[in-house]
Amino acid sequence: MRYRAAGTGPDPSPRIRGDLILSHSEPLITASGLGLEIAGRLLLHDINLELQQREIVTVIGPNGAGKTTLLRLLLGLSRPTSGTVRRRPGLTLGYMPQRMHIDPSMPMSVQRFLQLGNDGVDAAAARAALARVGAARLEQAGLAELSGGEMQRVLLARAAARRPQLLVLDEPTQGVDVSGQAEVYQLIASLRDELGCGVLLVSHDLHVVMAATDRVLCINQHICCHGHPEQVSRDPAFLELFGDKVAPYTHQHNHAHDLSGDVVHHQCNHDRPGDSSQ
Ligand SMILES: Nc1ncnc2c1ncn2[C@@H]1O[C@H](COP(=O)(O)OP(=O)(O)OP(=O)(O)O)[C@@H](O)[C@H]1O
Repeated sequence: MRYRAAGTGPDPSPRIRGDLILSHSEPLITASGLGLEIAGRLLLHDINLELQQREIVTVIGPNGAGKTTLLRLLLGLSRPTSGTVRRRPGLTLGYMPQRMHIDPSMPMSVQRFLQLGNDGVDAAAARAALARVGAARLEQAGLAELSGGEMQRVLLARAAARRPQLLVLDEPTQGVDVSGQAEVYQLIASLRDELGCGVLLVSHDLHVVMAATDRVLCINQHICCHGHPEQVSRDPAFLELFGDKVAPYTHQHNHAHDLSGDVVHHQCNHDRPGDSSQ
């Protein structure tokens, strides 16, 4: 398996695939001033984001920060109450939700699961997807028999089976032990390399995910900070301070959040992702 190091991700030059020249000029997804208010509660506001082809962007933030809500808005599964989301025309998506309820009493093979409701995925594509995530041996296994780590690989294979242009992964290492987590992120990076797709993922594990990430967004209802993880991953002070916590790292917060996550001193001077200053 080839592992792509952080910082070598998005390639700004046009890429030739067969006889097709794919322009990199248009981002896969662009969110502008995105917000969602439900029953008078602002779940998200002022989210600006661009995600380019071959880029891995990780969204981190505390529980209830709005990470899943943001993914759902970007995917078009819910509608924003402010701002816009633009997806590149014809964009193909692979989505790995945070939770997937699987009835253990329903016998289903992994191979069948990969094809079910997954347009255009036949047995050969399912087999190839499993091989891509190092889970070829699970093809005929029953879903109910899988361990937590195996299940995450199968869910990843399912999301990647259609060879999407954008992979959206909501906590892809949930239920995986720490040593297995790094492996899953390496897998994601190698999927990006192989498929040439963009990846947007949610994680709580900044210290584990940072080696496989081009850019990190820390959100708590809004974007608290963002930046390139490799700049700080070598900094011992950062590792000491934030090693196993979800924490901002590219600037100091000059605001605070109350218990519901609302900003109580709103003087945040962070840049917006997509700014040329990044
Ligand atoms: N449809 C909805 N109606 C009302 N509130 C909602 C709705 N969807 C989400 N919320 C609330 O929005 C907040 C953010 O939820 P979300 O699931 O996006 O957080 P998260 O950052 O993904 O959290 P976690 O890390 O725990 O998965 C939560 O307080 C949740 O209860």
